[in-house]
Amino acid sequence: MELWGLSTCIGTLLAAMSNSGKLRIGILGIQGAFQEHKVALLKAHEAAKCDDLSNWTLDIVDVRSRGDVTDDLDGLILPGGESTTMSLFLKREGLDTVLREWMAKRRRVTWGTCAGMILLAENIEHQKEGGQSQLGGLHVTVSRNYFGRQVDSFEADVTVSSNTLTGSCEDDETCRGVFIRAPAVISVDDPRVKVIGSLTFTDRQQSVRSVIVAVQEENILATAFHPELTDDTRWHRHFLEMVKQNKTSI
Ligand SMILES: NC(=O)CC[C@H](N)C(=O)O
Repeated sequence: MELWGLSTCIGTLLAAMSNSGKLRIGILGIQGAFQEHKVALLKAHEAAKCDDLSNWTLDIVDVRSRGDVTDDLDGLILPGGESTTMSLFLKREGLDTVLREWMAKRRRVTWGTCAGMILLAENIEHQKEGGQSQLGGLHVTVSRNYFGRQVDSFEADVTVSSNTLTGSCEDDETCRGVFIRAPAVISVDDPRVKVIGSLTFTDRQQSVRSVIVAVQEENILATAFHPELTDDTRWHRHFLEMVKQNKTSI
């Protein structure tokens, strides 16, 4: 009886231990909206103070050189900005190889927003002349600048699949999407890719169309829009939950 009590106690302790600790998140800090992601992560973490995520402390680091991609990094955000500039920088600094290795190891959690989505895509349509290198890993084809030029940037509601964002109910729901010279996913090239966000819009020919703007393939999350530029922290919360789950399942 006593032994049973002891093992129950140890079991509870181990469960509690594996459900707390530190989440170390790296944000590629070369250019673009990296600072906004940092603020949104802190807000999402703060808002989660009543539940399990609050047992985890958050440690956010800028990733700018190979030395920043340490083994204790649990998650990575590739922000919006300009994918061609980012890929040139990644290549020049040898960060592309290091990040690919880091992503492959234990399938680390990575989130690309806008330019970040382009960097993660295995196939890019309308690449920069001469091509642009990418990190890859996400089996989709994206069309760069799908909605047009900078002046064609807009805000619209995105339909988010049910049960994607924490606290969501069974029905699909919406989030506000900020689209700045944004890409879109024009084909899903692997059955592991889940479509989690789509946008209905009117194209230049006045036809109403629906296009994929958010996907998840195992531990890779990609959004064509910028949640970090809104007050809605549900996407950051979703990302942190992915990181936490990955860490506790190792
Ligand atoms: N807001 C953005 O991240 C724009 C991305 C841009 N279209 C690119 O090619 O990188």
